[in-house]
Amino acid sequence: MSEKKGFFQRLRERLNKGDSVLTRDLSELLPGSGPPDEETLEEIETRLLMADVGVSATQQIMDGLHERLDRKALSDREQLLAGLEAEIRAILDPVDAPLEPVHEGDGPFVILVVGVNGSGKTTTIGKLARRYRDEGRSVMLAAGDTFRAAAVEQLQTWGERNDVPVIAHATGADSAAVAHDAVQSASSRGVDVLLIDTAGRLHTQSGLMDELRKVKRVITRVMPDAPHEVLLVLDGSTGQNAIAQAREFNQAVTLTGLAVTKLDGSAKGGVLLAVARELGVPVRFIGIGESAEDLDVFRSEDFSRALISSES
Ligand SMILES: Nc1nc2c(ncn2[C@@H]2O[C@H](COP(=O)(O)OP(=O)(O)OP(=O)(O)O)[C@@H](O)[C@H]2O)c(=O)[nH]1
Repeated sequence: MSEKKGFFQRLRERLNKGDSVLTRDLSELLPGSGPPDEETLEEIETRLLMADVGVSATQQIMDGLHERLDRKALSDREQLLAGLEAEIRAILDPVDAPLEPVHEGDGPFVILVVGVNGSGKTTTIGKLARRYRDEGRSVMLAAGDTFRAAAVEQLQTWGERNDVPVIAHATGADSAAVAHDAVQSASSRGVDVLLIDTAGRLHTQSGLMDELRKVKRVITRVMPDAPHEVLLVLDGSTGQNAIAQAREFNQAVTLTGLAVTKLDGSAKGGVLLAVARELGVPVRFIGIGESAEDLDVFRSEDFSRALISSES
């Protein structure tokens, strides 16, 4: 419970740098009492767009606010903020679906981790491995990013330090072969959770997207109900480009979950609303920094509150 509170506090401080673009100075704009005027609503709309919420989610929120105004449910600043939060939650609640790494059958729960270069895949895998290990599960990693020697080393070093086995082949090896060996090895060793890293690729590189399809196919061949999770790691600071990335990856390998990282940087937290509205894929985790405790389960209620909170 105390850890949850700690994360929420940091989320609020780091999201939009503790100075929410949505609520900053809004109180000055609002009349002391009475409902918001058109100018105020337009300002909120502009701020939603500036916070990367995207056109269609912004439209949905504004329609909701106008509807509240019509039925006289926006009579003061508190009601306006509460209304805004409720409209945000209406978009985020449907993608609040935590990942439980267990499945019906035998063998490991297999998580295939995909994403563009530098989105934070390898770091996220390390953080997840630690989380699952701390929960008492046995974990194995597969260094499927065979393009970058440094990526393999990064995972191996991490595995050694944390006493987690890592399956790796030489640089340049077939990443589908790594995935194949890893699933077999994790099954025979009775591992609970297998996390498979993949090479970063641009969603526009069709050859590499084909390779990713192959990795997934090979996993399924070894273990018919796997992968149990296809997790896309998205860099939250890439704004609307994140949507385009997610669409392409979804088309290639059917995503089952998202981890949105770097929400502490220049990212505008609103990107989660755009992603939720456009894709409807569950947001499993959010990252707000480089250390292990900076990755946590996505909770719609906390996130919505942090997003419009003007306190730090
Ligand atoms: N500020 C911040 N940095 C992060 C977060 N998550 C990851 N990073 C940093 O982002 C950088 C890239 O992370 P990696 O995990 O190496 O990214 P990757 O997707 O594996 O990259 P490739 O191996 O090139 O595909 C590293 O410096 C991480 O420390 C986060 O939530 N916040």
